[in-house]
Amino acid sequence: MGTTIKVHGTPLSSAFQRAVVCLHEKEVDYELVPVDMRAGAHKQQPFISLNPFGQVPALEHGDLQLFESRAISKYIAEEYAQKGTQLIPTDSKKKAIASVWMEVEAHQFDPVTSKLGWELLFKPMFGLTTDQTVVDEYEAKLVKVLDVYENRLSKSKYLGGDCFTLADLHHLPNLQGLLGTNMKNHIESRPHVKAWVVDITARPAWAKVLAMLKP
Ligand SMILES: N[C@@H](CCC(=O)N[C@@H](CS)C(=O)NCC(=O)O)C(=O)O
Repeated sequence: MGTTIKVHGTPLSSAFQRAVVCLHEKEVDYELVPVDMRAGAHKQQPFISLNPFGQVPALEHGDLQLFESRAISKYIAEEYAQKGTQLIPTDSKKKAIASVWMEVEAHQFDPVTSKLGWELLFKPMFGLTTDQTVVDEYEAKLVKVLDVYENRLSKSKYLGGDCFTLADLHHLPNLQGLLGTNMKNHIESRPHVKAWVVDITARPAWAKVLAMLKP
């Protein structure tokens, strides 16, 4: 029996979901340590000892403390390489291609979809007004990103290659968010993007994360 992994955060957080879906894919047990973000617990001790930037999630595994959801998922995928779904290719060239698409997610997809999620999902949830100018600007950026994805996915079943990898997994939270907005039209009008989204959002590991959001 190894030391239990602790994940600090809240299931409403997309970055928390990214870390936790990885644990489910690897079939690794963990303990959820709730962080009351409404009360500002993420900006105070003890949480800021785990992440000085005051953002969830953070992970503890024995002496190891991590933050940044993508660094957490990479650690889990490597630490538990022999368990559950293989999420990082072993061949160095295949691994490099998967890395490219992990970077694309972090630097092209996430900034655009996080902004749209804030305007279209979170602002209404918090009683704030959506800024349509921002939505229009970021919708145009989303269209450009999804055109690149449509081209990539017409040649490759998954972004990183023939198999599901972290490159796909990292997209799950923000893709799910887009599906809850009118931006879903941009997914549904692109057949390869649509098939990829249907496939990866149907994974049992993702269903377990969505179940955490049910009251
Ligand atoms: N790049 C970070 C982003 C983490 C992040 O933005 N977390 C949000 C919740 S999804 C948060 O804690 N927001 C509170 C804040 O920034 O003050 C990661 O992937 O872990």
